[in-house]
Formats: sequence, structure tokens, C-alpha cells
Amino acid sequence: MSLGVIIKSLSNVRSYHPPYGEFTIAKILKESEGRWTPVFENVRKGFVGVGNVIDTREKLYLYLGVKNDEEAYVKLLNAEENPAKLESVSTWRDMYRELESLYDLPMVRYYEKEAKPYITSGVIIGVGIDGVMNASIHRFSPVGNKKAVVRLVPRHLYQIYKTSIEKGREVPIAVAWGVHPLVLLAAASSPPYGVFELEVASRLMGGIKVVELENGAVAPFMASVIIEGFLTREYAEEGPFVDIIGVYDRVRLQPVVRVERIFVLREEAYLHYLLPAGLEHMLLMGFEREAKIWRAVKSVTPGVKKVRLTKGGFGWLVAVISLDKSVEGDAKNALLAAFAAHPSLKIAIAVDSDIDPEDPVAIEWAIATRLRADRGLFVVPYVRGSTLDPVALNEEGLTHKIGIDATRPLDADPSLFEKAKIPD
Ligand SMILES: C/C(=C\C(=O)O)CCOP(=O)(O)O
Ligand SMILES: [Mn+2]
Repeated sequence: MSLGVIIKSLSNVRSYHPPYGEFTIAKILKESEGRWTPVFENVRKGFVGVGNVIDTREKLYLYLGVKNDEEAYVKLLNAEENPAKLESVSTWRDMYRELESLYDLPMVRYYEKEAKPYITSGVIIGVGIDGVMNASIHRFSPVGNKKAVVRLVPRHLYQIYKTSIEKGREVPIAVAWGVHPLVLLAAASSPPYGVFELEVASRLMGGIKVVELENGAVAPFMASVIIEGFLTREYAEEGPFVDIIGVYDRVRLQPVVRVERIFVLREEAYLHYLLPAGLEHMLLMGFEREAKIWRAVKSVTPGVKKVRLTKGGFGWLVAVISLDKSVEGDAKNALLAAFAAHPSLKIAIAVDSDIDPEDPVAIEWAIATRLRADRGLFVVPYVRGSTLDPVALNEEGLTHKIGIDATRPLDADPSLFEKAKIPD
């Protein structure tokens, strides 16, 4: 199913029309996030822009066909464990036209100091030397008509790239831009190496169709744009560009893509403009990590109620877990489980089930009234965190982490911790 069909099925959509100033689209994405879905008609002839496609939990539940977090976690984690086959479509070429240059694709600049326009929601499907296929989201920016630079976070595609280049082989890739939101969700997930994220999407969606490219990579059929190319041994400067935590990520030398062909859907090519550090970015990247934290915490303490990667931590660096302890020490085990489940996590906070992990004031109140720092606070020094952390000790994200147990002691008088209410 194309992104256009998905957008047409949504309620609360607002259309915009040209002319668009350089930062108009970014500004509208910011003001509409969590509120409505903006559609940017005619961003260039043949192209429609759209954003905030998966910026709320309600939309996520709708796409997944579930009613709450727990059902969504179970469905996503189950799909990672039971990926489903892909169906190859041979007659796809007639549905697409070809472009000569990456600059023919209307990309957007989002923040003031970003040097260039980017594709922020491109799913890169890479083929390893061992034949393993991997799908993941990487920001992508043209450095020539048929050349681009991509940021490879040290995970599976990077591993594929490193082992291939060491053996003198370029990596065949497809970049799919403008895809079904569940394809994005699967590509933002981290199943073990060897599990193909498009097959995870296939399980979530009850099957998906793919096109097979000449270079050996595959891409979702009906993706609005499919770029066929190779990750080369050439490097170029990447950035400045804003990452999920809302700061300008450091400029790095990153691999260059040599583009062979650019295919665009003939009928209404919907391009997904994903605002870096916006709600959509946080939910998309953070949701699967939240599911993994939930699973890990549940396995050490059954009393877990709610898990949130907070907005202040940009859906990535800070987790709050609410739970009912059955024995003293449960909360600390929950914090340790959270760190193990999401290696980029920097701060984990445990609160009692009467505290809403989505309410920053309630969390602060719990810390203020329930934390005993001699028992409830711990630091894990020198541990791998996020490469995005500006105070990390090295480029691989070596850092120190904090766990905060802000749950009330089980042996204390519960009435001392009760939130006072004014009666009706
Ligand atoms: C979430 C990441 C990038 C972004 O969306 O801007 C990747 C960060 O990966 P780490 O494993 O935390 O370094
Ligand atoms: Mn992978």
C-alpha cells in the first residue's frame, strides 16, 4: 500500500499549497505535531509532501490494529521473532518513472544551521557479503547529481559496510523514501543481525510486496521513491545536521553512496518529511526500545505498569518506569534491566504506580519526596551509551549512566507519601 493511500485514510489532515519558503515546511511540521497531519500539495510537479505520519500513539495503534501500548509492544516484539516472507513483484517498472539527478527530488532543510537539504525518513536496504539483508533508517543528503552522503550509526548496516569494504566489495543498497509507516517502524527496530526488518514489517502488515533491483537489493513495492546504488569506500563530510536529541550532531566523515538509478512512482509520489527531534522522530525511534525495556523489566519484576522514553530525553536517553514493587530492591532491578534493554539509555528512573511517567512534575515530585540518595541513586561508570550524547567520552558513546529509584520504601508508613486531595 502506498503512503498516499494511508494519508487519504487519515482524519484530521490539513492541506497546504505553494509557494513554500525555505523553512515553511519545517515550521508547519513543528506546529502541527501531535495535532494534525500536514499535507504539502505540489512541493514540486508530481510530488506531494507529508509529515507527522506517525507522531502520536493513537496513529501507531491504528496502523498496528491494537488498542494500547501493551498490545503494540507484544505485536512488534512478536514480529521481530517471527518475520514473514516477502513477495516479489516483477511488473513494477511500468509504475515508476526515472529521474536523472537527486536534485530533482524536493528535499527539505529543517534547522537554521543545517548546511543542506536531507531525506530524513529514507529506509536503506543493504546487502551483506554473506547475503544478509538489513533495513534501517539513515539520513541521506546529496553531494552531487548521483552522489550522496549517509550517516551510518555503528549498528548492522555499518557492520555490513565495514566487512564488505575490507574485502574490497561495495555494498549494494536501495533507499526507499515515502513508505508505509509500519515499514518505517520495522526499519527503526533492532532485531538481531540476520533478521531482515522488511520481513518484520511483512509480519506486522500481513505480507508485503517488494521489487528486486539489478544490484541485488530489494525495496518495498509502491515506495514513492526508490534509489538504487552502492555504498562506496569514498567518504565525505556529513552535517551539520540535527539529530534526535535536538542538537547539531558533530560533523563526521561518512560513506558516500554512488547512485545508479532513481525511480519515482508515476501516480502521486508522497514524500515523507520527518522533522528531526520532532515527536514523530522520537516515537518512531523510541517505541521499539520502549517495548524492549517493558519486556526486560517485566521479566525481573511483574509489577511494571508503564514505560516511557521521555520527551525531555527526546525519546532516547531517559526512561521512566512505573511499577508496584513486590519486594524491596525490585525497582533497582527494573533500572538495571532497562539499561540492558536499551544500550543508549543514559538516565533511568523508577517511580511507583501512582506516578504517571508522562508527567514531568509528578516525576520530580516523586524524586523530591521518595528518593533516598544513599540507597536509591547509583552511577554506572564507563559504559557504552549513545553516540549522540554531547558529553560522551569518545565517538563510540562511552559514558556514565545514572539510575534513580524514586519509589517509596516498602517498610515506611504509606500515609507519609499520599498525595493530598481537596474533596469535591
Ligand atoms: C537515534 C539515532 C539517531 C537519530 O535518530 O538521530 C541513533 C543513535 O544511535 P546510538 O546507538 O544511540 O548512538
Ligand atoms: Mn538489522
